[in-house]
Amino acid sequence: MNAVGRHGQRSGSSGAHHQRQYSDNFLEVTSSSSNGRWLQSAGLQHLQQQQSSNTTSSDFGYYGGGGGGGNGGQGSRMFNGSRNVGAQRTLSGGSDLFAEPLTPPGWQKKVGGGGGGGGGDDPNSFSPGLLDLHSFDTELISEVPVAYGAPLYNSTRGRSFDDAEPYFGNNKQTGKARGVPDNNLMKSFASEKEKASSVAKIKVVVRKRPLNKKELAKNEEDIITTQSHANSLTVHETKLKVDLTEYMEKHEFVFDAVLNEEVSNDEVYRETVEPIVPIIFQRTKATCFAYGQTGSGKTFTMKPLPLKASRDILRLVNHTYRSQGFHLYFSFFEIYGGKLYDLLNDRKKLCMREDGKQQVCIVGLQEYRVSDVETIKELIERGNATRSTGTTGANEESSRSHAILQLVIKRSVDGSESKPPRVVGKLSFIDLAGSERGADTTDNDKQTRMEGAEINKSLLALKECIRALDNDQGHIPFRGSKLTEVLRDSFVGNSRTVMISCISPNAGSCEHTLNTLRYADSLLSELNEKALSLGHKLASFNSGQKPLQRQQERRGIFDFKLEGINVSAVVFHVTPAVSPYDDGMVDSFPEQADEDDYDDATEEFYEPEQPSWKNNAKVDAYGSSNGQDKSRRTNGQTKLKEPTKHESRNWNPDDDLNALLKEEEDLVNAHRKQVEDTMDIVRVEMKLLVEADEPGNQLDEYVIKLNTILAQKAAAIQQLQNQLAHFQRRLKEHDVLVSSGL
Ligand SMILES: Nc1ncnc2c1ncn2[C@@H]1O[C@H](COP(=O)(O)OP(=O)(O)OP(=O)(O)O)[C@@H](O)[C@H]1O
Repeated sequence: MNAVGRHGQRSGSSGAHHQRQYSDNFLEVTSSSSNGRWLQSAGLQHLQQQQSSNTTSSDFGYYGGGGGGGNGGQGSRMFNGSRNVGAQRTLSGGSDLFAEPLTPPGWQKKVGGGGGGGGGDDPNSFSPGLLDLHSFDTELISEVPVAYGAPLYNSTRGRSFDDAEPYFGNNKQTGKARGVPDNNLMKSFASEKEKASSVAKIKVVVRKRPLNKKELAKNEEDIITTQSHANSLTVHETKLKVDLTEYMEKHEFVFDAVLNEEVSNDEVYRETVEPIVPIIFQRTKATCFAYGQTGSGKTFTMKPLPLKASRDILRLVNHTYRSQGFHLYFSFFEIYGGKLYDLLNDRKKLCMREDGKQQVCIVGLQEYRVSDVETIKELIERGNATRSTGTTGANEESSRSHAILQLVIKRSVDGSESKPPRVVGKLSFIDLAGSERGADTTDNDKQTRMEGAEINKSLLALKECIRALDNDQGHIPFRGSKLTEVLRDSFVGNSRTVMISCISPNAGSCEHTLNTLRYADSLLSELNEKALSLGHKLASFNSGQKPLQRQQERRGIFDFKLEGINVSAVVFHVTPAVSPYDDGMVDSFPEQADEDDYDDATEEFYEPEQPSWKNNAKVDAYGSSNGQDKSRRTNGQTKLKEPTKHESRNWNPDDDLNALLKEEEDLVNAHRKQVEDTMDIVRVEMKLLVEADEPGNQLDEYVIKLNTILAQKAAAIQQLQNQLAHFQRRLKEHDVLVSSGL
């Protein structure tokens, strides 16, 4: 069941993590805004193929008008001004690793040549070439034990990587397939696997940047306080009352790590990517991406990470796994307006294909075999200079594209170079375009709005995919956007994802900052909720008890369907101070009568109607279309819907209905905002489609469908408003009860 308003609590941080979530279901609605899915949901699958081919050939007239040779017709048309800016971006500004300009000897010969032969075994060479489709086969590579923790990297953090060698000394197998390891090695291998599995599948880290000069000059306030030791932060939002007096609203969030403005890029690396590096030798595909509004520090944060990771990977390749046939490959491309461009090959337009095994292949992407850090630095610098940037209100060098830098570990299967090497693991770094809404940008021209819509779509799709990562159903909605399609193989199998939410500290960015934090928080909440639910079920199983609902605050949820669109809403809220079900014991509940009630672990926390009273009455369906006022009873006796005198007396007079109402109101407003955002995207997409319309392509039918969806969304907003009105009525009823002394 879809659930809105679910409140996942992170272990050990339940108090602080109070943000309510609202986005999940609407994201589903929104993510379905991708053309393909809409066509499907609109029953127009037959158009999907046609549309995608249209997209490739005609670009809907926006992204460069098709064809475009030379320097990439699309890119040059769009970035005439901004690409110069991009080229001038100094790498020293953002990164400790790019502080010095680099001109390694032989660069022109090696890189500038564009193509050419392979680098052979020369450790200082690298070999650009078309991406080898066979190399995407990762299945046959055996796992390799890795030294975790201290041994790997630098002496300041434990043993140096040299120290790690004896650890694997017995297992050196030069240039041939690995044999059966000895017992000790088997043990250490098992324990390494265990450690690998202890690297979180999804990790969410927040980084706050310092106030910049402009903000300081304007005397802007820093509204974010961090409690890094508790992995939490507080946003202090100034709000206005009806009488225009100011008041402060605090929003607290807990994440896997909170990095404040004093944290260096080195520390960011240690917290995010470093733990993942060893496990990409264990057939892991890992993704690290930064998310946040324009100017919040995504590029600043992401830029140094690949180089630091490459350095560590090369250490492993050259020391721990010396002579075992591992090689590092490097590629760098960007997605702009739903199209792929090679950042290391004059922005050559690329094509994405799936092979028979549904592996993603980017045809034409140049991949470089690299074996030294200097070369990687050069490649990163070159790719960054080619990136599409534009100017937004908040950032003069704003990234308007998603840049994807991939480090791929491949291994020659039998030590020979005759067969193409196979992919062992992959580490993808994504510097996302600014997450602010297209509609918010000050430069309100068509192109910027288009970019905004596209960016929004891919961010929503990305979230959907990450949400689905932990999903046992195995369905990953990667088709939601080009970004997620490209990252498809990073979302399946043995994957790891690190999300770095970048936030600006100034008061003027408050709304965007809250959006960024909520985006991250809603992901975590859902994952934690699943973990809690599973843990709870397991604990109950171990103790021989059935899983019971333990939430004091219980929510009823109703789902309604609007012609194929699932919408969920919280419709009922009961917070009995002394539960009629628990004999006064806050956390104890009666044995349940029906074992089948607990089949779905993910729902047990949120279904007040499920336990013992389930068979006696249905949940109260406020706001549902039939509007029936059904009572709920405990064991067929106690009527909950309207408290009796006795129950009212037991109710805590401090039952803060006002607070609940406020919370519900926020929730409804948040829903409304999301629906409105979705409508914005729908409108832009419709406009695109209409303008791209060509005779005979049946887009009219599609547009009619989209109009219908818009109307449905308007109806959904109306529903939410009705719901809010209902809560207000409930509050009044409650006030009457209280004032009459009941
Ligand atoms: N943690 C930080 N410490 C110091 N300066 C920072 C930090 N984070 C960002 N900055 C500075 O803030 C400015 C904006 O950062 P950056 O370009 O990384 O933002 P962005 O989120 O990538 O923006 P966009 O989405 O528009 O590309 C840059 O000048 C950068 O050097």
